[in-house]
Amino acid sequence: MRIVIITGASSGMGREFALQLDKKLHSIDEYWLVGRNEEELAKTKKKMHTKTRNFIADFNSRKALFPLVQELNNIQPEVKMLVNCAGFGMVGYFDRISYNDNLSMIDVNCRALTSLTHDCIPFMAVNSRIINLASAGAFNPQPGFAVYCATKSYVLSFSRALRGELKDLGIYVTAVCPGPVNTPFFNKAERYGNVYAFKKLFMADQKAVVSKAIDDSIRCKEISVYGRTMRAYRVLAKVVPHRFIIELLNLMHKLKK
Ligand SMILES: NC(=O)C1=CN([C@@H]2O[C@H](COP(=O)(O)OP(=O)(O)OC[C@H]3O[C@@H](n4cnc5c(N)ncnc54)[C@H](OP(=O)(O)O)[C@@H]3O)[C@@H](O)[C@H]2O)C=CC1
Ligand SMILES: N[C@@H](C=O)C(=O)O
Repeated sequence: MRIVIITGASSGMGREFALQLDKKLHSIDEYWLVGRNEEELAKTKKKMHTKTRNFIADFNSRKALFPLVQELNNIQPEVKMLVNCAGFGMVGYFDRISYNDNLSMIDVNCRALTSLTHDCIPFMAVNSRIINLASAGAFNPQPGFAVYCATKSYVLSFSRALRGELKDLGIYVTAVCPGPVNTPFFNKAERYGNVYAFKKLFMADQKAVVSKAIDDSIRCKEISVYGRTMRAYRVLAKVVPHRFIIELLNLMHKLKK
C-alpha cells in the first residue's frame, strides 16, 4: 500500500498540499492526514477523492504521534511522500512571549518534524519524497520573530543535510521557504505583536506556493522559493552581512510599536 502523510492538514498550506496532491498523484492508495483541530481536519478529508485517514495530534505532546507510528508498524505501507507542514510562529520580542509559546514553537516546528521524519524513513523506498516547510525566515535572524526564524533555520539546515544523507537511497528532501503567504498563520502569529507592515505587501497565494513546492519536489529540488521578491531576498541574505539586516529589522520592529 502506498501512502502520503501530511501534517498541518487542518488548515492553510497543509490542507492545500492534500487537495493538490490528491489531484496530481495517481498511484496513492491512502492519504494519512495529521492535524490538531478535528473538525477542520474532517473538512479536508471530505474534499479528498482518495481514501483518507485522519490522525488527531497535538505536537506539544511527545506522545502525539504514537498512534500514527503504531499504524505504520502494523500496516507496513510504503510512504511515497511525507509533507511536514504543521507549524506556527509568534511575532514579538522573545522576553514578551510566554515561556510556553516560545517552547511550543520548538516542539511543533522542530521536534515533531524530526520525530515523524525519523519514523517514516524506514518505510520509504527509491523515488520517495520529503517536503519540509521552512520559511524565508530561515535565511537570516529576525528581531521580533527570533524563535520562529531560529526554528525555520533548523528546518532548512536539517533538510539540506538529510537530503545529502538520503540521496543515494533515492529519497529526495525539499525545503520549502516561502515569504509571507495568505493563510490563517498571521491570525495566530499576531497575539503579542504585529508583523512588519511590508510583509503584508508581499503576501503570496497559498495555491501558487504549494503548487510550486510540489513541482520542485517532483523535480528533486533542494529548496523551493516562490516568487521573484523572495528569490531576491534570499540572494540579499547571502551577500549582506546579517548584522546589518538585524539592525534594520530591529529598527523597523521598534518603529511599528
Ligand atoms: N503563512 C506564511 O506566511 C508562512 C508559513 N510557513 C510555514 O508553513 C507551514 C504551514 O503554515 P500555514 O498553512 O501558513 O499556517 P496555518 O496556521 O494555516 O496552518 C498551520 C498548521 O499547523 C498546525 N499546528 C499548529 N500547531 C500545532 C500543534 N501544536 N500540533 C499539531 N499541529 C499544529 C495547525 O493545526 P491547528 O489548525 O489545529 O492549529 C495547522 O494545521 C508552517 O510550518 C509555517 O511555519 C512558512 C512561511 C510562510
Ligand atoms: N515567511 C513568513 C513566515 O514564515 C514571514 O516572513 O513572516
